[in-house]
Amino acid sequence: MASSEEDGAVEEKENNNKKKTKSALATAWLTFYNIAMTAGWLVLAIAMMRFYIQKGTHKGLYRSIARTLKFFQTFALVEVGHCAIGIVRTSVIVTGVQVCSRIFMVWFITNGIRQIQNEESVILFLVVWTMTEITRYSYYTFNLLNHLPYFIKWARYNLFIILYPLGVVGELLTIYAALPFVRRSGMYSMRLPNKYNVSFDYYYCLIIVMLSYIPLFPQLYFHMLRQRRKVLHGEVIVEKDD
Ligand SMILES: CCCCCCCCCCCCC/C=C/C(=O)SCCNC(=O)CCNC(=O)[C@H](O)C(C)(C)COP(=O)(O)OP(=O)(O)OC[C@H]1O[C@@H](n2cnc3c(N)ncnc32)[C@H](O)[C@@H]1OP(=O)(O)O
Repeated sequence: MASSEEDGAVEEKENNNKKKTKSALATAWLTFYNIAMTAGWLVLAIAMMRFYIQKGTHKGLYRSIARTLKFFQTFALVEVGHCAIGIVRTSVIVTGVQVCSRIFMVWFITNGIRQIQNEESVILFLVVWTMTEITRYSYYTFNLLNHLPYFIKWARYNLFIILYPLGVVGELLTIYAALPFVRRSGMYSMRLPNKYNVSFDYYYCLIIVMLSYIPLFPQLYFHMLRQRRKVLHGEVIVEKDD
């Protein structure tokens, strides 16, 4: 009897040690990841300001930062992995929708359709994303280091109230501006007849994407409002599992 209790205690100790090593590794990775992402978005912010100060126009700004933007926004796919393996306590679905919609905006709208790259709406969502991400990743970094200044916490859970809807307006206006070019060029579309006997119209796909903001955006926004109540006002919130 005594020996089985001892065995149990040893096993529990080993499990605890494994968990500690795993969480130390996860913390180290997340700290590195968040510092790298904060730096990436800071570089983007500086590049945008420099471009505007030097040229005095937003025309050509997107092309000048396109590479860096594509790199850092695409790299954010790792965050879906963080949720899937459980090293951050966030829903895979919420993070997946957020990251995929951004990647879609970058690769399949702004990067794919040159004619819209100089639209003001592109600058609007770029500025909003940049402000959001500098705040968000620096929040995670300082939080992991247990030295979180209150103004960063405040900014993380207040700025989104304005920035989120503004970002959505910028994105929707950009997709709307893309519609005539997509219709005229037939890009990314497949017309019948073809050897696969499949038809796909990117123009209607974009209209569906725009409509999908109606059910999806409120869910992301209310998720953030719940997070805000939890973090700033200490409310206990019971989250549903994915
Ligand atoms: C294929 C085509 C698809 C098209 C679909 C179209 C439809 C799209 C509709 C939606 C449109 C959205 C458009 C988006 C626009 C913009 O982004 S505008 C800019 C403004 N945006 C924002 O303010 C939102 C920014 N995004 C987020 O905050 C996140 O992405 C989120 C997933 C929405 C919410 O984040 P979440 O992680 O759930 O909340 P937090 O409070 O920040 O964190 C919860 C806990 O997780 C920990 N954590 C998370 N990530 C990390 C990390 N990287 N490192 C360390 N820790 C992390 C965090 O600390 C919290 O932990 P606890 O404190 O222990 O709770």
